[in-house]
Amino acid sequence: MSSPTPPRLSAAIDRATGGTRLRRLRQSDWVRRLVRESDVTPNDLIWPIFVREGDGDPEPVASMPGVFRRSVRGCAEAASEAYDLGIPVVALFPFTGPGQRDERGSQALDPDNLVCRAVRAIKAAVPDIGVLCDVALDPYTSHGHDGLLHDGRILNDETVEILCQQALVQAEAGCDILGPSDMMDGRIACIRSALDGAGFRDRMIMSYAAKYASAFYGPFRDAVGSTGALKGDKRTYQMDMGNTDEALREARQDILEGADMIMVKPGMPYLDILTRLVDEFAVPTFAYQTSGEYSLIMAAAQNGWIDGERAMMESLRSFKRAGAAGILSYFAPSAAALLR
Ligand SMILES: NCc1[nH]cc(CCC(=O)O)c1CC(=O)O
Ligand SMILES: [Mg+2]
Repeated sequence: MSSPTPPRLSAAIDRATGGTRLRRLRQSDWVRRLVRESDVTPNDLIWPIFVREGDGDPEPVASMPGVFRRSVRGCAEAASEAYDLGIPVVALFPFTGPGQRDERGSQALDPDNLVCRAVRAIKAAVPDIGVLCDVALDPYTSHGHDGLLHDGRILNDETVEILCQQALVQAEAGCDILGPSDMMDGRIACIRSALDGAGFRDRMIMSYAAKYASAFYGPFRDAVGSTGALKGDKRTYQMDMGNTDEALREARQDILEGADMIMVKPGMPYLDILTRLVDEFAVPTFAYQTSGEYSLIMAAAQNGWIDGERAMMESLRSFKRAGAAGILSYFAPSAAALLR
């Protein structure tokens, strides 16, 4: 097919663009791949997994299509699946019913709690995968808060003291990366020195440095059994969504206190924060694509309103483009499978 004669405008367009037609580099798949500035690989993914008591099949989480609560053994199987897919890390979150919760979240310090048993099972089955554990009390407290509640207030320093013990219990079980997700002040320094003091100098800390009080955690609280439990909201410790300078102050503190990696949460509505932290600190910075972000894509896909696979990949790529070192995402196994 011969090209049509150039319209009169062509010379003017060439003058205006200096002759560089930007569409030239979009004309085929191979050249688009060649000039792509950022991409996602399975190496970028951390897969959050929910663990529950008992045996048997994975149990679906109603508000998160395709996500399950797994037995301890099921978690080890999931970790082995993750390993085969090239996913470097799994993150563990326990489902705890009202019967296993109390005012002080005592279960957090039980070396045989669900998370610790799951860590041991994973490490025994798949020694070469990384395991990340949340450090926070919310799966274990009767009021659903991340810290100790006293007279309607969340106590900071008293909570930090318990978080240090929780981190030690998890490290003892074999957890590689401690992920304090509580937003108490000063917890990174205290956890670092507790770990070092107990001989866990090599264990890493990925701090939830800029974690916002968000509506996008809704399905997660359902998944871990906190929905009915949570009294009030978390706005006295999680960040206000209007703030971005404050995220720099939070991240700076955590880095100075010894965080090896930092995280922004939620993900998609906070890409501006992610980019600011990456530009400012140049430390490995992760995004948490939260339960709500996952479920809104899944719900639209199930209704046929959106191409679920493409939306999934586009959302993950957006984090990389914004500068993320990696992404915690419930899409991890499906995305990794697609990327192979
Ligand atoms: N410390 C709790 C914690 N750790 C991870 C998430 C949310 C994860 C998600 O929504 O996928 C939450 C919820 C909360 O702060 O209430
Ligand atoms: Mg802080």
